[in-house]
Amino acid sequence: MKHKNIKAEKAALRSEYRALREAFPQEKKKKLDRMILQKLLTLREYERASTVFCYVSKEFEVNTIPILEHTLSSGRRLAVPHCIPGTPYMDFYEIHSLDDLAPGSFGLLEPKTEVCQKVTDLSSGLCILPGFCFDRQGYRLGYGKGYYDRFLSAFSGSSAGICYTSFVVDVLPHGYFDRCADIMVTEKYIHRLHR
Ligand SMILES: Nc1nc2c(c(=O)[nH]1)N(C=O)[C@@H](CNc1ccc(C(=O)N[C@@H](CCC(=O)O)C(=O)O)cc1)CN2
Ligand SMILES: Nc1ncnc2c1ncn2[C@@H]1O[C@H](COP(=O)(O)OP(=O)(O)OP(=O)(O)O)[C@@H](O)[C@H]1O
Repeated sequence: MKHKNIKAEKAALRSEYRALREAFPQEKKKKLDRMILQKLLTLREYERASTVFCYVSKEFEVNTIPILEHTLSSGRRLAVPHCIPGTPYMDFYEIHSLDDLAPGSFGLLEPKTEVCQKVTDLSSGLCILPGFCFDRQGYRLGYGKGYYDRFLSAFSGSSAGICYTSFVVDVLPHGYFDRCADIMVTEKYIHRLHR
């Protein structure tokens, strides 16, 4: 097979799916976000997680705010990402309320590191993964900085990709460092990727 340039291929897919995401109708998005939330809450990995590692969504991503609120109100530990400036690494910090968030890197809401505790136990829990799109094996296409690939290589809990069904493709190009989701949750289904 001809050698493929994964980076270039991913960059092209990223701009294609970014545009699709930005054009996604608001009303439809709200409906699908609610359906994804309902499915996610039924996962035994969510049910049993003592810590939920979840990103704080931006406008065009699957809305995670209700997930954050549910985790907080259910008494589980909630950890949200903080990008370490100037590096491709992120840490997770425990927050007790959405008021513990403030604008940080890349226009994201991030934990206030002065008042929040860093989460160092990465041995269990459920990590919710963002992505422009995913493939059927659970590989994801993110912003291309490798934050999640690096984090997941140190994380021993379960991971769940959340995504609209129309953003799940057959096969994404993937390289050595790419980590796939253990579970895929869309508005239509929950898929466990057996490995
Ligand atoms: N909501 C959310 N939080 C997340 C992620 C994510 O995908 N979504 N991440 C997943 O890795 C990490 C952050 N990774 C990111 C990597 C690059 C860009 C980025 O290039 N964003 C802009 C530029 C914004 C700016 O600098 O003002 C862009 O879209 O062009 C954003 C986040 C951790 N937190
Ligand atoms: N553990 C690692 N050690 C060294 N380099 C890594 C590691 N994980 C990922 N990378 C590098 O980081 C970059 C990640 O690019 P990739 O296109 O896979 O990102 P992505 O998964 O789409 O985005 P993101 O994880 O930022 O949401 C690649 O150049 C990859 O080689």
